[in-house]
Amino acid sequence: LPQVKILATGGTIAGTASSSTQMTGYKAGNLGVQVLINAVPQIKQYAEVSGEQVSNIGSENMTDKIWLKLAKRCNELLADPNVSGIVITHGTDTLEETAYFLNLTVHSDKPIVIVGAMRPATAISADGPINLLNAVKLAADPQSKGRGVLIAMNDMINGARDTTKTDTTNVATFMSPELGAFGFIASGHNYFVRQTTKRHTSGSEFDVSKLDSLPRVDIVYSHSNADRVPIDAFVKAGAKGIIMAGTGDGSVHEWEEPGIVDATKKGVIVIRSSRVPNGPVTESLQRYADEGMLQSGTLNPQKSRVLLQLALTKTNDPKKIQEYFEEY
Ligand SMILES: NC(=O)C[C@H](N)C(=O)O
Repeated sequence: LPQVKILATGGTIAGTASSSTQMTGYKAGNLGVQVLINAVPQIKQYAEVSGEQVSNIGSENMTDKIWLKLAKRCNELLADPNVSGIVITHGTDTLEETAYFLNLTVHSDKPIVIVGAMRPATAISADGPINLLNAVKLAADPQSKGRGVLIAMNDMINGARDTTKTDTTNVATFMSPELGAFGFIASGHNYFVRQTTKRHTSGSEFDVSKLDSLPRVDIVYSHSNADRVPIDAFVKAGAKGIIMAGTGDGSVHEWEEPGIVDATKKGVIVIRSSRVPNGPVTESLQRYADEGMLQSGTLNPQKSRVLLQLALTKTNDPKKIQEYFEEY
């Protein structure tokens, strides 16, 4: 049987509530990895699994430190010829960010599958056990190789880059609304229908093996009446990059612009992304480029933050950083 390592980080999949009908307000990240594995004895038919506890937190509390620990551990484990693949159990709130971070920092073609749950382990019809079984089967499947980090939940197979959490509570939450899922799981089989054209995993140039921190990058959400106050505050706090979760096609409020101009003059990289879930952020107004802003293309604000953090570990050159946003 293929050897699959399960790295547990917490989340609702390891969450417990006081009754089987309690679906919100429970404690995420409460059960250990061995309890999760023991709850799904069927796993043993498909893979030889062993677990490691990396953290046990609600993923709203995810940190750069845990990301770095996870990436380093994945690289170590996948370098072992006996290991076929990795499953990471994770809370759903920031799952897409961790998935994209690992997509850019784990250098292996072997399958890496991230999985979570929307209902705590104690719930009636908990989705964790079936999601975990599917994730292990996907990580043990040679078809999953070379596709980058996969997100397996609710019988869907999604790619790390283009997938986002779309529903606060429904089990059908992870979607790639515009660019489409990679495949689906039905009747015990994995069906792949597409793959990304963007660089990832063994094709990625980002190396965190010698890092123990990442550059500070913050996100500013635009809205009616928005002004420069948060931009100035982030620059003062030491931000090396700012992602504008702009309106529409990455538009920013004219009252924010003087703050952006001052930030880019100080060498802070400012990227226009969008609070709108679909559609690319284009070059748009010439004025935005003149003010030093770059654009995120099809990456949402939280993933733009991940890429900019990694980009800034290599360069401060805006032209090179814009290229990264096209390639990754
Ligand atoms: N469904 C979940 O996992 C939500 C939880 N707050 C978490 O991200 O850890």
